[in-house]
Amino acid sequence: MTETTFLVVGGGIAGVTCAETLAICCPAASILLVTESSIVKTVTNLVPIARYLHQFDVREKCVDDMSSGIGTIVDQLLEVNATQHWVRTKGGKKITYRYLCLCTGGAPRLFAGEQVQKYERVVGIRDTDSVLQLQRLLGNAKDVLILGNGGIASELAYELHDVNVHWVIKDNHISATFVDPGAAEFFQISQQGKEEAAAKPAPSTVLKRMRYSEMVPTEQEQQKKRGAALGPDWHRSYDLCGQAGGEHRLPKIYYKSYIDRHELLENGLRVTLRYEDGRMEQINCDFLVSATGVEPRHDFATDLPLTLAADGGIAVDEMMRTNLTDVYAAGDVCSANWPPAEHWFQMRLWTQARQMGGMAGRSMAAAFEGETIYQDFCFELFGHVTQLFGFPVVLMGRFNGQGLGRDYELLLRCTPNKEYIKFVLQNGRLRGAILIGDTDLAETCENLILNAIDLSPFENILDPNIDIEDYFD
Ligand SMILES: Cc1cc2nc3c(=O)[nH]c(=O)nc-3n(C[C@H](O)[C@H](O)[C@H](O)COP(=O)(O)OP(=O)(O)OC[C@H]3O[C@@H](n4cnc5c(N)ncnc54)[C@H](O)[C@@H]3O)c2cc1C
Ligand SMILES: NC(=O)C1=CN([C@@H]2O[C@H](COP(=O)(O)OP(=O)(O)OC[C@H]3O[C@@H](n4cnc5c(N)ncnc54)[C@H](OP(=O)(O)O)[C@@H]3O)[C@@H](O)[C@H]2O)C=CC1
Repeated sequence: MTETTFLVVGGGIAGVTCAETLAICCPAASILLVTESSIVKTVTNLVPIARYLHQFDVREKCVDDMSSGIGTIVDQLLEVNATQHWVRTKGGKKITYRYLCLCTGGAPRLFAGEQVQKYERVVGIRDTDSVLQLQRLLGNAKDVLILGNGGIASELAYELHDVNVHWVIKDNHISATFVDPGAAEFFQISQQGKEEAAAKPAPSTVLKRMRYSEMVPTEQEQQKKRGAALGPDWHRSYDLCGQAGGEHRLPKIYYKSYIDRHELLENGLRVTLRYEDGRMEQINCDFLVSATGVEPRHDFATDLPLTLAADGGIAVDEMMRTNLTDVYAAGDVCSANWPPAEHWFQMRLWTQARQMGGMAGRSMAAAFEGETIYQDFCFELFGHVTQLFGFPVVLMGRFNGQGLGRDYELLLRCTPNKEYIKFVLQNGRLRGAILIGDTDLAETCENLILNAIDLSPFENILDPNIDIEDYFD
């Protein structure tokens, strides 16, 4: 029987951050990290780009390289007995704990669930194994179908080489979970033959102020700007080449379409799409990537039922506590079940896995020491730093007008192939921002959002000749 004060389960960003936070807060206490894989993820190159917004890289390392104050066991959690404070693992270990944090992450939520789970030709991307499966399938592929319009689809659609990519999306613009139609168009223009752009005269900057209803481009506008995609560098370590040979192809995008039915062929899949207007279309492909979101993963038994949120995540309060005494949760496995701050909402990202893991660690340490703490300020404002289509992207607050209904207006500044800046204003206050390119506006936007400064007097705040920071520094 192993005993520990703090037990953390899961070697992803949330679990590792939680364990490392505990090692800082309670260096004399016993801390044990149990994870099913001998590879754990850790944060490196943490760089603040605003007071509460950080850019960082995620690195994989061997679990044995965890810092000395943290014990590690490579094993799978099978059972939690919250009443008696012990867990049991697949390897037959029984571990008693004082405080437990569940950081068991998520799994790909496949488009047809269990039905396609066993299909070798339907891939969900989560970890290294799934990418290696993708690589294997790519080896003989000429046609790949990507389903979904979020982070993974946006990355894959562009990164896949020498293969015909069929990108099936429900929306009328690409990357809808991250950007608005304007930014989608900015990305597509930037990707349509880089050499074309070089031959053109220097692009002029466009300044626009629009009411909500004006911001969605017409179908025709959208259709004529076919093209594509993108991505950041989680693929750097994988060669994602198909067998279609030849140059990098732009994906064929099927806007406002759904998979109506699918059938396994001898060496591929036949997919029948249904468009919003009722039209149907068939696509034969070698395999399908279901980039259709994350399912929180908690495939272990508990003696008492864990309260789950509507999305299947373990419900946690602002201190990352679950409904079970001394049991916490953080990262993709959990769902924020506290009244969210005005400018924050949950999105399953490294960014939030790190913030939640740190919050859980501080909260468990405070409980152990009998201290009272408050929620970290990072939960006051949604912030996310990433790369899309080869551009640095910062998303802040309600960057797509999330939850603002229709009474907001947009300020846009766009210089093709250079920058796309969108301010979401409600009653003259900045409520969200999309910053694409090297805009250096993250800290200014953070201040404007958090301080709710009335911007109505500043009609031309996005005029490139005006240094916004001078206004407000
Ligand atoms: C392809 C891809 C690209 C992404 N790109 C980005 C990006 O660019 N930026 C960004 O912010 N986010 C990105 N994300 C999202 C990000 O990866 C997740 O939000 C984040 O990693 C979640 O961290 P986590 O620690 O909660 O979960 P995970 O990273 O899933 O870690 C969970 C850990 O728990 C372990 N585990 C699970 N069950 C058990 C068990 N029963 N017993 C023991 N161990 C167990 C798992 O093995 C794993 O080690 C991406 C996700 C994917 C799939
Ligand atoms: N650069 C980054 O920051 C990246 C972040 N990630 C994160 O990793 C996680 C996994 O990424 P991903 O899988 O792309 O998840 P996302 O949540 O980003 O995107 C899922 C997409 O699939 C769509 N979808 C869901 N179900 C279906 C369906 N049955 N048929 C068609 N479309 C469907 C969703 O549409 P709808 O929203 O309308 O339901 C959404 O467009 C996410 O949390 C994501 O944020 C991943 C890659 C890069």
